Parts: sequence; structure tokens; C-alpha cells
Amino acid sequence: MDNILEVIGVSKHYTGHKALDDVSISIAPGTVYGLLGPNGAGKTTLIRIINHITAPDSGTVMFDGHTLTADDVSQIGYLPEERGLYKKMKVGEQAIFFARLKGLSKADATTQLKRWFDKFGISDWWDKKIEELSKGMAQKVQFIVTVLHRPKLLIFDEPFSGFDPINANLLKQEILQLRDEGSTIIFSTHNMGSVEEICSDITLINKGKNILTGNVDELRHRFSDGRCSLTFTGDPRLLMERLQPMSSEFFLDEPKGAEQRLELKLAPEVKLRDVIAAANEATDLIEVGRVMASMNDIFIKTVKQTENND
Ligand SMILES: Nc1ncnc2c1ncn2[C@@H]1O[C@H](COP(=O)(O)OP(=O)(O)OP(=O)(O)O)[C@@H](O)[C@H]1O
Repeated sequence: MDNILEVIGVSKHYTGHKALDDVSISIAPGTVYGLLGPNGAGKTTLIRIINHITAPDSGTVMFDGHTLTADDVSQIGYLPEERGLYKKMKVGEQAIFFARLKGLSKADATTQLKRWFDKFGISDWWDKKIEELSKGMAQKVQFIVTVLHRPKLLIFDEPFSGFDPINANLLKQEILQLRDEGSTIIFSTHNMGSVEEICSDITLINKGKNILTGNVDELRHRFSDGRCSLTFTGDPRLLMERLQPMSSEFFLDEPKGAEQRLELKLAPEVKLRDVIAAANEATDLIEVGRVMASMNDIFIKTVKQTENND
């Protein structure tokens, strides 16, 4: 199937500054795609180009198989980091106003909004003014308004900021549900834990350049540097002695009761089954696992590496 979005060689200058430098990204339909990068990397600039708010200096954006036009914006839902609701308007009235801008009839908007308000536990707030809402509640309203017309592409900029863990989880489930129902999601965040939880693919931008692209699981595996962990009972010194020829680095956790956990970095030629056999001889092995690199480590390592190369 065609990619829902293709960003091809996009560049954008502001006075004396290159915000995007030949960035290309392909996003398959039905994925949650992470757009990552340090502050000022160019993420918002790219999102604004995808939303037809800003024009690129060069390059092309293809949406659903054709060059992106202003008309396509009705198929894109954008939840910006800076949330804009009219404080004096009533919540329900405002939600209907935004839904009608997206092309829904008043009756349809009301029915669907009431369903969402119910799901998000904010039905009692329908007749209150926006200014009476807490930050999290206002964010729920804005989220609902963004997704209500079921756009093909949804762009969320830091959607979880300001939410407590329960509401963040509710939102996460809703995002995954939207994906399952066919929407494609671009998710921009500095929270790498949430990237591990919901993104299938990412692009990391630094100083306007795309410095890393890939599938999250593959990247976490690739950056793991052959690390694995052994949980066991027995003498850790004996185990480390036995595994010395296979590993250059050992990290022993604080023991939890009788169980202990040792992390080790295997040389590329070492087979996991040889490690297991050796560990079994030295201790009582309980569990063996590959240690995946965290997205946090991948982010920091890759950004630092490109900075050193500059
Ligand atoms: N309208 C503008 N005029 C001039 N410079 C701008 C404008 N918008 C963005 N920039 C500059 O372009 C660069 C990229 O900014 P952008 O907002 O895209 O970064 P970002 O990756 O979204 O950052 P953050 O994570 O901090 O939100 C920054 O150096 C910023 O100062």
C-alpha cells in the first residue's frame, strides 16, 4: 500500500538559519510514527509544513499518493503543543463550533461529542466555560476536537504533557484505538518512554537534519550492543569468572533475596547458547534475556555522535 505521507528532500530557511535541511520521511498507513529531536531541531517546522501552515523552500510533501494541497488539511488532525481554546466560550458550544469547521453537521457533532465526553469523564463540563477547566480537562477537549472528524492523519505534539498517569493511559489507549481503526499518527514528544510504548517507527531530527530513522524494535536491538541479562541463584564471582572469555563488561545488580541479576556485553561472535551452558554450570540459571537499548540512550547517543562529527 502507498505511504500515507512522503516528505521528500524538504528544506526550510528562516533568516540566517536553516530549520530543515533536506529532510525525507516515509510514513506507512496505520502506524504510530515518532518525530523526535532536541529542542529547536525542526520538528514543529516540519509539522507546520505537513499542515500546510508553512511552505517549504524546496522539496515535496506527498499525501495519500498525491502532492499535498490545502484541501488535504481537512484529512489531517493536528493537536499543537500550544493549545488554543476560547476561554470565555462554553465547552460544548466550542467543541461543536470546531467540529462544524471540520465539516460535521450540528446534530452529528453533538451526538459524537457527547459520546467522547462521556468516555473521557467530562460530560458534566459541557455547559461550563473553558476558563473553568483544569489544564488536563481542557487538553481532553482539544484532543476530542482534533480526532472527532476521523482524519486519515493525526499529528500530536506532546499529547501527554499535563496529564496524570491515569488520564495519560486513557489517552494512550484512545490513540492506539484510532490507529487500529485506520488512522495514521505522527507523534512528537521528548518522552522516550512513551515512544517505546506506542511508536512502531521513528525519525530523529537534529539541527534540521534527519540523523536516524527506523523501526523502534530494530533500533533498540541494534543499539543494544550485544547486551544480555542472566537471573540466577549462586555465586556471582564464580559466574563472572566462567563468563570472562565471552564478555568484556559485567554489571551486577543489587541482589533481590536469593535471586541475582547480571548484565553482560557479549562480543559479536559469542553465541547466546554457549553463555547459557556456561552460566548453567556455574550457577542455577533462572532467566536469560536480551537487553534492549532504551530510546532515551539511543536519542542521547545518536545526537551526541552527530554533534561530535560536526
Ligand atoms: N517563525 C520562525 N521564524 C524564525 N525562526 C524560526 C521560526 N520558527 C522556528 N524557527 C527556528 O527554527 C528552528 C527549529 O524550530 P522548531 O520550532 O521547528 O523546533 P522543534 O524541534 O519543534 O523544537 P522544540 O522541541 O523546542 O519544540 C529553531 O532554531 C527556531 O528558532
